[in-house]
Amino acid sequence: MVESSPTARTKIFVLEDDPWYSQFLTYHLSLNPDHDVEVFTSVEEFLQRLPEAPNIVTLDYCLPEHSGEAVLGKIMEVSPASYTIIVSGQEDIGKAVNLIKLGAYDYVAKNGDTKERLWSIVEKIKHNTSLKQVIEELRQEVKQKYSLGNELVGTSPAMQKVFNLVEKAASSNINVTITGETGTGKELIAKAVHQHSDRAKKRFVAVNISAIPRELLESELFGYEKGAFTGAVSQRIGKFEEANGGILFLDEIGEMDILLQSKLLRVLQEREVTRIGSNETIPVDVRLLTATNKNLLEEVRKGNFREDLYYRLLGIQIHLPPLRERENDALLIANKLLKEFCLQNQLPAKSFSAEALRAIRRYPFPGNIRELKAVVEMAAVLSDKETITPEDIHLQEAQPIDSNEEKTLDEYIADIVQRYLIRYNYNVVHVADKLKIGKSTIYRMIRKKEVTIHKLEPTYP
Ligand SMILES: Nc1ncnc2c1ncn2[C@@H]1O[C@H](COP(=O)(O)OP(=O)(O)OP(=O)(O)O)[C@@H](O)[C@H]1O
Repeated sequence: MVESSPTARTKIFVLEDDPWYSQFLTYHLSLNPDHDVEVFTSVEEFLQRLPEAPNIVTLDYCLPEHSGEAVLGKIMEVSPASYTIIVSGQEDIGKAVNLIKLGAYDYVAKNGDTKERLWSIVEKIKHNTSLKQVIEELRQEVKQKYSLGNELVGTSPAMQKVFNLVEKAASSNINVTITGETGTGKELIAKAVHQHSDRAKKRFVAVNISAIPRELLESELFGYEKGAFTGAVSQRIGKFEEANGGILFLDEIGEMDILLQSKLLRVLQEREVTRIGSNETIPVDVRLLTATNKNLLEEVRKGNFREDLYYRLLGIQIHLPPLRERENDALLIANKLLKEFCLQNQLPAKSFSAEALRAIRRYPFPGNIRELKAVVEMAAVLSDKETITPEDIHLQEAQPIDSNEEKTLDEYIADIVQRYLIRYNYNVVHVADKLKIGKSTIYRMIRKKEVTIHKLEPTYP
């Protein structure tokens, strides 16, 4: 827990040309031994020292040859975090109030109450400042310790190590290799490195090597000129050029064809690409992040992955532990995913019962967070109460609901009914019983072709 230091010192600059009044203010403000008070009788001297950023300035409104507005403007420009208290004569209160509108914090009039009023304003400022400081420190602490960006959650020591590495990776410019089982969040980590790096304002381009047919991958990465091959009806830039200045994330790099690996290595060495069908080289400044769930060194030994490319890509290695090694992170992530899913699908806010959480904690999640996500989404749709109980938690059964595909609630329900129909051999009565819904609901869905059955004759009640 962060605590603000009760003995933090407060630097106060007093700008006052009247010698008696400056002594008077200094004396009272110095009664607190934690105050460092300095008096300035000349504006020039005060402005010279202003970059030291005093916490508080008391500003005499009537200074010879300088308007209060001008000095206040300088304070706000040079030391915007300083609090300015206007000290004005009784007759100038209207002007002092105007200065408050311009950005001064408060004012005190030179009268019998000056001491008390000044004291209470200073105490109020100190209180506000320490609160702000505590909030800021807490914010930083939570940001650093428990999440990276909005998406990555984890308090387990294993994930703390990962977050530390992400920070190191973000503050350097070298390549990063991310390893871990499927669904552990490798792409999310790559995005976090991007978001926290000095390339955050430039593009993050992700390519999943295994999702692109071998023969298309080269043109996808390096681009092509019009007429370069049959079907190249117009020029197209590749992912390297698209990511220029930013980050290119190559997911499942272990799946890359050995021939293309040589071309990739050349691009990394030369820092330039040549589009297919062109002789012109185009310089590219791309930071490369790669991910794999294979043991790349093993692939090198087997001759499936080029050793020189392996070392070229390696850089900082971030290994994502499987969910089962992250202590209570599964519960934190489940809660977060549930909240998000209900919000996105206009479902009433739901929460897990203690028993449901226990069931989640016990299960090893071989599909990691992707599987957890599917379990949570299914539970959210299945439960008709606000509290999700173990009966709603279907482990080992949930199939990921494709997050890119936008579905209505009815479509999600149809998905689930369809899965149950398949699992229970199209026995409608049994499925209705299992899902605790009426048989007629399922028959209606069949009639409306929201779900299909193959074993029943098409004559429905
Ligand atoms: N720490 C986390 N907190 C919350 N959600 C997470 C976390 N890590 C991953 N996820 C979510 O889990 C899902 C899978 O993550 P991601 O696609 O990054 O995994 P991956 O390791 O790249 O998978 P694959 O090996 O299949 O490519 C995504 O929906 C992602 O948003």
